[in-house]
Amino acid sequence: TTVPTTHKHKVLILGGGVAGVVAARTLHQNDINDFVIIEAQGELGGRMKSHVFAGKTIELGANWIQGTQSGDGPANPIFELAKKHKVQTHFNDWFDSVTTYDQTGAVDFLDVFDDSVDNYSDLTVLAGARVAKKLVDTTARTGYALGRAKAEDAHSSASEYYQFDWEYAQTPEQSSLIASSWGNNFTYDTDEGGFSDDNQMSIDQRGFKTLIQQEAGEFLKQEQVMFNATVKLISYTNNGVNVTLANGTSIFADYALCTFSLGVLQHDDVKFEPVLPDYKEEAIQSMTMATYTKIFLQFPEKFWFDTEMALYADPVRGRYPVWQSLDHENFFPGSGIVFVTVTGDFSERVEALPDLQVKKEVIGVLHSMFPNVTIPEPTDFFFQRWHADPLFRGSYSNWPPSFTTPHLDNLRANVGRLYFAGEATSIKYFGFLHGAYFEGLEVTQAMVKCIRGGGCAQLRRVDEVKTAYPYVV
Ligand SMILES: Cc1cc2nc3c(=O)[nH]c(=O)nc-3n(C[C@H](O)[C@H](O)[C@H](O)COP(=O)(O)OP(=O)(O)OC[C@H]3O[C@@H](n4cnc5c(N)ncnc54)[C@H](O)[C@@H]3O)c2cc1C
Repeated sequence: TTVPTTHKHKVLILGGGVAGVVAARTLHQNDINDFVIIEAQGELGGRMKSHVFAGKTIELGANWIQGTQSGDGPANPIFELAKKHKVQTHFNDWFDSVTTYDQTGAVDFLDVFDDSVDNYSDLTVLAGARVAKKLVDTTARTGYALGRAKAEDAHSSASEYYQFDWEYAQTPEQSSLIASSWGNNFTYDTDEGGFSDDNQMSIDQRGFKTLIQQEAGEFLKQEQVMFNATVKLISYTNNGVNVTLANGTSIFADYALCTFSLGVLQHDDVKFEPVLPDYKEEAIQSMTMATYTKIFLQFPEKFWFDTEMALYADPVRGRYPVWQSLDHENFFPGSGIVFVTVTGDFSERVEALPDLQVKKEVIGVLHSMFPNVTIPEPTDFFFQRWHADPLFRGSYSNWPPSFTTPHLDNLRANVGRLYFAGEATSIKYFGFLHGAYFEGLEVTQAMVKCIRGGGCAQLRRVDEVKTAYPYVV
């Protein structure tokens, strides 16, 4: 059966997050203007998602520019966009502005915390040495153990969590030693080509997303974007790509770039016709979509720590561990807002609970942290369920130990005229805004070459990912 075609374009950009907007700009800069961004939400930004909470614009998704620039070294392109569009940010001190707590209240275990910083740094060195010798990947847990770094009590487990899970949104057991280390180094370590170890938190009341919306505003015409348009089916042939929307509209183009999250690709929210080739499907199902959940509370007044951060060591690792005060002179003084972050399996657990129960558990933790304070009823409470959201199905990708470099190539490879880009296809910067940026740029440049007739280069891929050296027998 043929679907009636109502629109025809040169390129469809599926998704209007960072990757989609940068892809559109790249086409525009190459004088290809017959494109349309198809976006399910009512605005651009994707996982740059702000929300008005207790009168303040807070960030449910991306919040920091991670790695900015050292001197005139390489700059994080997100940092450059933030400067260009005057996004208001403030340095967030993750390491020297921390108060520590456990079930008995405030307990100073900053010495253990400092050890965990060293342990993490040792982990990345150990990973680097393995890469240099072409040794097989392991879990980050194995890496910690080989470095004789053990987290055997609540204080050291919480400290390790802060260094590791709070970044990767999964445990060291679930994460690749090598990929997590290079992920860290390429962003933060200037010796490894990283930007800087700085991190800037957006406090802009237009929302952090203003950065990409303002950039789009410089070139994007109204007819080049469709909002509230949910893609249900992507049919691809050697001649082009046909996209069917939830409302039945069908749109055809010579090429398409799919920037939907890894979680969306893993789910059946969007169907492909024909089904994606085996090599592609294996790559999609082999990377992990992790979840990072910020649970916001507002109280009539601040009764908590004066530092920017707090770490709570529960007997259960990962149970409401990382606290951030927005009621701080650097952020939103007087706001009465504090939030706690959970990740990975604990995020999925929390998402499956009703709000009221999560609120009760969180207040219970505050009772443990502040035994001498009468905790008032919060005046506001909110968290975003990223894992359950059919437009995201998680927060950002994390590289498991069974995922290999050829898998990444296969995740990124075009299937004929259908291309893929997003944070998850970035080998160096998966999980980050700048990963989405570079992929939107580089994959689109490859597509432009193809459109210009410079030869339709197939992005690197393999038919089958074979057992990696040194497993070969
Ligand atoms: C909680 C959280 C915290 C984070 N913190 C940081 C941080 O501090 N710093 C950092 O660098 N990165 C952070 N990230 C990661 C960062 O947000 C992402 O890497 C980046 O935004 C991904 O951009 P993208 O364009 O690849 O994908 P997306 O932003 O997901 O864009 C894809 C777009 O496709 C749309 N879409 C999906 N399905 C459909 C469909 N069927 N039809 C039509 N449209 C559809 C979506 O609505 C979305 O707009 C965080 C992410 C989350 C969720």
